Amino acid sequence: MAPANLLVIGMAGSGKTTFMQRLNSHLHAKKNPPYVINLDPAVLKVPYGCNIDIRDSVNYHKVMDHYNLGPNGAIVTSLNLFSTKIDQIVQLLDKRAENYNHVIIDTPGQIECFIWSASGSIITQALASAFPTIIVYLIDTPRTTSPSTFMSNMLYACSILYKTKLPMIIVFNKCDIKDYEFAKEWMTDFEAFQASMSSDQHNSSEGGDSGYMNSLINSMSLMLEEFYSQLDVVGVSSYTGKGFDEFLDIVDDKVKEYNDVYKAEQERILKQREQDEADRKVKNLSKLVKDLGIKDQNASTSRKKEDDYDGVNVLSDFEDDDDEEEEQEEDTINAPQREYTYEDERFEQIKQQAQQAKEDSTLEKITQYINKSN
Ligand SMILES: Nc1nc2c(ncn2[C@@H]2O[C@H](COP(=O)(O)OP(=O)(O)OP(=O)(O)O)[C@@H](O)[C@H]2O)c(=O)[nH]1
Repeated sequence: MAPANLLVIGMAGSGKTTFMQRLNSHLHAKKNPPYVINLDPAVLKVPYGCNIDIRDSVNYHKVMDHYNLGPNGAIVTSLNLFSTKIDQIVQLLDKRAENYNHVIIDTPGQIECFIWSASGSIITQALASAFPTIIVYLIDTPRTTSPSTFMSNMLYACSILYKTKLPMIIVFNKCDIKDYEFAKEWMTDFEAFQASMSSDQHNSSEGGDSGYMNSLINSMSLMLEEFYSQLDVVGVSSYTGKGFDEFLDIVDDKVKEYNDVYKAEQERILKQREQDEADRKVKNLSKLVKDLGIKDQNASTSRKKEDDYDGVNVLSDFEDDDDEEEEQEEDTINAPQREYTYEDERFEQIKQQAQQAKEDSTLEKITQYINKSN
């Protein structure tokens, strides 16, 4: 069975590294060691053993110096450089697939550098097209007790879900300091969330959120109801190890969900892309044949059959006709000037006859007009 890829994503300081360390030791204790990847090029120390570390391939400080970049630009550039080798990583994971049930991947603390960058998408898609891939979105529970911070975090998670289109688990970390029951309630009971909002406003009436902010958060919480229904939520403590068994059970469910829903969708997208590519090639080929002036026997017979039919089948029939007209117009513009094949004398004669015919018809018209007006 292909191993589950767990992409650990979270705001800076949410505890990704500590979570990775705990998950690693938890799986080791269960005699089910994971394959570990670090994708954070800026991290100074990784407190767990890595099978693949981006820092072995890219030197973050040299990238900063060499390209004259700031910290975030250097993270994005390092990821760009690393993503050029992603096919090799996938091959490597494929080779090791039989030995592991989980591949756990740490990402840079600056979420936007990973999620909204081209390299982040390339890495995520490459993994997701080969293995069941799950987004683990980590939240710093003690810092999410205010309704507005909670809402901002949820909106971020929502945007990541719709960007990656992969199964997601919301993990409330640091539950040894603050239990995550309040968050669970807010996600299932809209009225409880509203009550917390108004009490929060009441308690901080001097420096609290503005009325506009409150009404915005209220409408957003209604909008997010649909999003909450698709989520699996778990509370853990990376310090004590609480909640990790439950987390692993949810991972198993999500792998099933990936195989049933996401894989089918991925395959459909892939098929559609292949079909579009094949159509494009056929179109280009027929254009080339036309440009070279080669008569396509089949095409002309089928065109004749089509011409016999007066009706219009599909919208593309109109488009084709328009294209042909345009092409014909182009042809007259670009066509070389014809050389006269008549002898000069015969040509002069025809010209005179044409002129005479023109004059005659004008004379006749004037005579008719005068007769009428009389
Ligand atoms: N009490 C408690 N503290 C935690 C827990 N997990 C992490 N921390 C603390 O939270 C702080 C940040 O943890 P890190 O693991 O470095 O967070 P990070 O998300 O990797 O940070 P960046 O890589 O800088 O984004 C550290 O001081 C940790 O000791 C937890 O479960 N409980």
